[in-house]
Amino acid sequence: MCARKIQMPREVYIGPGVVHETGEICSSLKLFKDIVLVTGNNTYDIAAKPTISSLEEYDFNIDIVKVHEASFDSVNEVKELTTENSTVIGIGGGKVIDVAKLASFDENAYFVSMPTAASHDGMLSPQASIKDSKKATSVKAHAPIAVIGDSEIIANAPPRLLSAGCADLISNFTAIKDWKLAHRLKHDSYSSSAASLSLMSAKLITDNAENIKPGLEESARLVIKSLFSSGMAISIAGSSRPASGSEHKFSHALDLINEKSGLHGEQCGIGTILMMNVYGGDWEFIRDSLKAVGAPTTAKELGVSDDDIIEALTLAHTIRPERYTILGDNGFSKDAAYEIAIKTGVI
Ligand SMILES: NC(=O)C1=CN([C@@H]2O[C@H](COP(=O)(O)OP(=O)(O)OC[C@H]3O[C@@H](n4cnc5c(N)ncnc54)[C@H](OP(=O)(O)O)[C@@H]3O)[C@@H](O)[C@H]2O)C=CC1
Ligand SMILES: O=C(CO)COP(=O)(O)O
Ligand SMILES: [Zn+2]
Repeated sequence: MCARKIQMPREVYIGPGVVHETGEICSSLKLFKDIVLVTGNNTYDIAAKPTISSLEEYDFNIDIVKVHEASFDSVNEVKELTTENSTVIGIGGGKVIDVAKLASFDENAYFVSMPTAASHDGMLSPQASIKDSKKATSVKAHAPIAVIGDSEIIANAPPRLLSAGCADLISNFTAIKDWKLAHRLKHDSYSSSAASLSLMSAKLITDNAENIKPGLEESARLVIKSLFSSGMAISIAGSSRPASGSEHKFSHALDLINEKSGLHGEQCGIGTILMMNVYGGDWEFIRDSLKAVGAPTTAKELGVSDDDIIEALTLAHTIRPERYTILGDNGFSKDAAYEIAIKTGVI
């Protein structure tokens, strides 16, 4: 078959208190009664507990797995409890959702995505970002059958998570530049509709940056919808290309150097300042937009050392070398990394 498959979620529910309707939603979709509920330490109390109560009202049987990292070990832990007659529900941030997504895909089970924060654009994409000790990979998985986003929970999440989601979207500006470059220089396949959707998602944030405030349901809705449309761009492209370029390579490199670095979106935001400078683009606009949404723009604000930034810059090209970006095959020299990081005020 030469047709390319584009996967989208069948149903998307978003609204305050929708978590309490999970049982009804899963029942109406006729999902399997054996639930594997994947969550994290913080999100268990906030979102998993009310979800469990709602599912129990509809006689679902529930196994619970708490995961702490998006690793293949965590995926295997979930797979041990999952069969093709299970429904896997991922309730939490991006790591939990990626683990639930890949485990359900591998076991041919249903997948329901329940984001608890507007911190990343993976909640409905069919890709899963999985990290192991020395590698960051984007693995093909599947789109959720349903997304259940409780806007009250999302709006009340720590403000840093909302800023990180905005920064993950702002990073689409350099991701698209890299994608176009790879298309021109390496003949990588390119989709102008996916690229447009990705850029529109980023622009929704920069156009409204001054009005995006933590704690406001309206802001949570705006950011979550932009994250959904960015995820749809990933679906159309069939890869994370429209939302992940050199700035994401920088962020993944930073994760490998310093396990206690910042949030994914925060790191990608700083990567976007740096890479936009390399492109000769308006990096000050990126920096100011990040500031406006409350995201960090310096190593100090991110909580990492200047040395970590330099090392991540010099290593970034080694992450997923098959994905061509402005970093080319050889990446930054140490001197060039210092120059760019100082010039942009990142260090
Ligand atoms: N597949 C894809 O297409 C994409 C994947 N990603 C991936 O997503 C991950 C980043 O996601 P991100 O969400 O930033 O990071 P995490 O999943 O690590 O979540 C960050 C923290 O926020 C906590 N949290 C989440 N929601 C709430 C809430 N409502 N209240 C209080 N705390 C909360 C989590 O708690 P807890 O301890 O409960 O987990 C966790 O400690 C990365 O691994 C990245 O690679 C990013 C973009 C796209
Ligand atoms: O984070 C992503 C988009 O925001 C995509 O993730 P990868 O960089 O892991 O492909
Ligand atoms: Zn990202």
